[in-house]
This record gives sequence, C-alpha cells and structure tokens, in this order.
Amino acid sequence: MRRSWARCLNNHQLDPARPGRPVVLTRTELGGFREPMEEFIGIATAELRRLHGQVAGSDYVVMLTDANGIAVDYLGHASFEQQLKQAGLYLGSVWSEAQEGTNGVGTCIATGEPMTVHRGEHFRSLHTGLTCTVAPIFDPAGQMLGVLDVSNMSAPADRRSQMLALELVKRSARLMEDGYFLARSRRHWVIGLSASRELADVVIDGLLAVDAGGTILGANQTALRTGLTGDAGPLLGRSLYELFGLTMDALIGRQRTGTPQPLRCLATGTTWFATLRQPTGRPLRATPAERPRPHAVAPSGATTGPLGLDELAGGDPAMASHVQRIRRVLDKGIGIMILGETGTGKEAVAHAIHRGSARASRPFVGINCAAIPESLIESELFGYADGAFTGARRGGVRGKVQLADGGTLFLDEIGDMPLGAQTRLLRVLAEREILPLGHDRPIAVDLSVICATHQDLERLVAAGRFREDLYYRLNGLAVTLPPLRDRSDKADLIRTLAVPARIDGPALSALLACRWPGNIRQLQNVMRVAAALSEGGVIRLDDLPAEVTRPALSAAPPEPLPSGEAGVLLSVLRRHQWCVTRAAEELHISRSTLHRKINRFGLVSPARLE
Ligand SMILES: Nc1ncnc2c1ncn2[C@@H]1O[C@H](COP(=O)(O)OP(=O)(O)OP(=O)(O)O)[C@@H](O)[C@H]1O
Repeated sequence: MRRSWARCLNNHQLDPARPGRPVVLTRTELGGFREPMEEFIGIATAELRRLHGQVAGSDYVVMLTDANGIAVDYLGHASFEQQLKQAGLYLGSVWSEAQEGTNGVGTCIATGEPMTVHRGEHFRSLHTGLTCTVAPIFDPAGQMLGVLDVSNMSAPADRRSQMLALELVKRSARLMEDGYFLARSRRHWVIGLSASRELADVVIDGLLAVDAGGTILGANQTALRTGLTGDAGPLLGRSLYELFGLTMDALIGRQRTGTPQPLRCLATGTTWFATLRQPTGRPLRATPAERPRPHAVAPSGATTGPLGLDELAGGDPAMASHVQRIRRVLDKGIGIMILGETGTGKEAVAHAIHRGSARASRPFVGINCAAIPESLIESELFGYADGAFTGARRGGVRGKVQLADGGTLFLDEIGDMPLGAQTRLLRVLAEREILPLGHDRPIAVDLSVICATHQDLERLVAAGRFREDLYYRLNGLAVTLPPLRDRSDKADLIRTLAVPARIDGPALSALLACRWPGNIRQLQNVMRVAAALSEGGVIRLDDLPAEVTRPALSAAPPEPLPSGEAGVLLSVLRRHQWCVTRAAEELHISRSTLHRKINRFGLVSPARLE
C-alpha cells in the first residue's frame, strides 16, 4: 500500500484531497471497452451472480473491470443505486490508480495481486469510507484481463472482516479465469494437471493449452505458478517433451486407457496427473483423422480465442510475408498502417500486433474514426478537463490517447479523421505528450500507433483531405491485406471457419467460386449460419445462402446459370472446360457420380451444342 501511495504522489502526481467523483463513462464510451470483453463477460456472468448472491446480504456490490480499471459489469442493490453511483461503484466507472489513487481495482492492476484496500488505505480522502476486495484475472497468455472486485460502503472497521471476502473473490476470479481459458482453448488440446491421482477428474490444479505438436500455447495462472520449467524461463512456447519427456502423441495414446496419466516434471521432479481434452471440447479424440491440421487458421467467433499473427496469415504467402515484415518492425517505434478492403482482418491484425508486442500487457485502445461524429472525435481522442466547456462532464474525460498510455492506440478508418484532429494527433506523435482541452500542462504519453483504412490515403493527401506530414509519420510500414478472393488458403479458411461442421464437395466448390465482397467477415457469417443449419455435422449446398449458390456472385460466368446444385456443377464444369475428371476432383465426387448428376440436371457441354 505504501508503494502505491508513493506511485500516486510521485508518478501520478495526485492530490489526496482532490474533490470530484470518479469518472463514469457514458454508455457509448463504455461500449467501446466492453466490446473486446464480451466473450469473457458472457463466461463470467454466472459466477458474478453467484458471488453477488453470497455477499449481497452484507451490502456488497460486485464489479468486474477491464485491465484499464473500467467497470464493464456490475451487480449492486437497486435500493441504493444513487449512493453507489456517487461513490463510483457503478458500470462504466474508471478505477485506475492513475485516476483514483490507491484503490482495490487500480492497485490490483498495478501489482497483479489479490488484496483488500480498506477504508483509510485509500489514497483519496473521498474513498476512505470504502472497502474493496479484489483479485486479478488473467488470460491464457498470462496477460491481465481485468479485476474482480467486491466493495462495501460500510464494512466493519476491523480489516480482518474481509478475510472471507478475499477468499471468495479469489475463488470466483479463478473460476472465471479457467472458464475463459477453456473457451479460448477450444481449438487446442487442453491438459488438466492435478496433484492427486484420485481427484484428477474433479480437482484440476493447472491447465495447459497445447497444439498437436506438443507446444505449450497457454497456461492458467496456477500452471504458471507451479514452476514447471524450474526457473528456466517462460513456460509458453516450450514443448511438452521438454517439460515431461513425453510427446503429445504418446500422451494421447496413453490417455486412451481412460485413467489420468502420471507426468513427471523433469525440472522439479514433481508428479502430476493429467487429463486430456481434445480440440472442439470433446474429452478425447476418436480417430487420427480428426487431428487438427497444424497450420489451420482457427475458427473465429465467440467460441475461440483471438488469433495470433501466424494464425491470421494462415497458409497465404502474401499474408506470411506481411507478418514477417511486421515482426521485424515490432517494438521499434515504427508506425504500422494496415490497408485492405472491408472485412479482410485489419482490426484482427492490429490486435495480434499488440498482443505480439512488448506492450501486450498494457491497454489496446481502438477508435473508429468513421463511427464517431466529427465534432466528438477530438474529445474522444484527447479528452478534456473538468469545466473545459459548457456541458463538459464533471471530473473531465480522459481521452483514448491517454487511456492507451503505455500500450497501443489503434486508429481505425484513419482516412475519416477530420483535419483538426489530424493536427492534434500529429503533435501527440511528435512531442509524445497530450494537452487535453482545458488543461494547462501537457501530459506525457507513450504509445505505439497502428492505423487502418480501406481508403486510398495517398489520394486523400493529394486532395488536401489528409495531412501529408501525418501520413508519413503513421506510415512507417504499410501492409495491404489480400482480399479473401485472392487468398491462396481460401479452402483452408472455409473449412476452419466451418468447424465443428464439415463441408461436402459441392458446397466447398460453391464457396470457393464466390467473390466474397464482404471478405472474411462475410464468410464467417455464412459459415456460422450454415453450420447451424447443417444436419449430421456436414454442410451441404442447401445450407448455403442464395448469394453463395446463386452463380451471379460466383466466378462470373458469362451467361446466367441455373440456381442450386445444377448451377454450381455447371460453373465448376465450365471452369475446367468440361473436363469431367478435373471437375469431379474439385467437387470431391467420383466421375460416375458427376456424369449421373449431369444427366439428372440435363446439363449440356457447349461442344455438344455446336
Ligand atoms: N485469418 C482469419 N481467420 C479467421 N478469421 C479472421 C481472419 N481474419 C479476420 N478474421 C475475422 O474476420 C472478421 C473481420 O475482421 P476485421 O474486423 O479485423 O476486418 P477489418 O478489415 O478490420 O474490417 P473493417 O474494414 O470492416 O473494419 C473478424 O471477426 C475477424 O476475427
């Protein structure tokens, strides 16, 4: 606590007696912070309710914040909502240490430790009535996701009253963390490690996410703390073999016996008992054919974790070369500009760059310049001080630039940034400091900036709508993401986005022939619906929407084609100049089946018409 107070005085230059309530973000502002947390919030909600049920009788509120200290979920008493709001115990309140001084959430973010901050231990005199008990929550890569907090405005004076609350919060935080770990690791093997053979199926101490080759891709906090590597460096990226002298195939083979397998940790000599869950969530894979392909692009959507740079590159050489160049400039203070059509994965790449950088544990703050009214962009970006203008919110607002301090600022649709904001942004980038409206002293910021646009920025520069000097500052390395139709790994992407369903030959051909104006986003939506409609886990032509099966959007044949399966067959036959062998290969059906279908649909080759 003493260190936190020193940080507040020396680093954040806060005044303990400063009046003014904690900042509470507007619903729109909060939306921007909740969005990247949606999947986690969905998983954590049930536990949040349970925890609230356990402590509600004692007038506690329960808050879940993101790693910036912003309350993204909250359960309190409707009866004294106004009081709670005033105390800052509310959805959208900002509890970072830099903003509110020593407090449960902010200090937990700064230290990474569970704790209770009791009454007078708070830095600001305003908060000395509060008692906050908190525990951090980490993602599978070990980065802080957020903080779970239970707070009380009238806890007993004795600090020991919080001991039980601390245990409850730690336990709930761990359950949320593990739930999220399992959801995020659906496409990997998950090894559960238990210290007890008898309890291995019910009491899991550590979780490891592992790929088919046995590389450790994720670990929960318990696994990280068990010191599986001795003290020989980080766990992630090691192989199972290095840790336990056992390959993944050997572990899978042994696990077939159905009993937890003893694994002896080579570094520590400790024995763990392992249970195994196969990708897609089933306990153990049935056949070798179901093994995940090593370089498959992960299915996106709610059931999977964020994709890394390599996963986004998939098997496409253009993407692979972009990723290689991005890695070379990473952490060198070079601005990265991501170009490409809508839905090609610009934002996904920006997230992956941040996660792959040295700033990964710091905030990633995105702003979509096209989605915010021009008049609001400057305050969104740069913030303002208390009373900076009529209608300004009490306590002022910290802009996104300041919120991204230490981390990455992602400026999406940068081409839509108004000229005034461009000038101020240029100053931030050049001087590394920001002067929010109404402030008299600049505030130092340290940011990495990634921007993206689907527009031709050079044309905007030529037309005087984009500042040339800003363009050059942002454009250290430019990468143009290929549209889906040009990606050479399209079939892989389609198959992976269909998981857990599979795709039959004609459906795959139709999907390959589509021009995909909405790129990966459109494909993702189509596959989600198709997988839901499919019967027996196989996507067929009937499960695809007309825009895919209707050949008008397919690889543009000159004359209209019939709809449905006949149209797809015809377009494939045309593509192969009516070579039945090659067309049958592409459709993954036998030549005789294709001949039968040609007859059934009455398809006639142009050669026969002549
Ligand atoms: N290689 C990939 N594999 C699987 N899913 C991907 C891949 N690249 C992007 N996606 C997914 O496709 C969707 C669209 O990606 P994203 O939002 O990053 O595109 P964008 O180029 O930023 O789009 P816009 O220009 O419309 O903002 C997201 O759900 C993203 O997770």
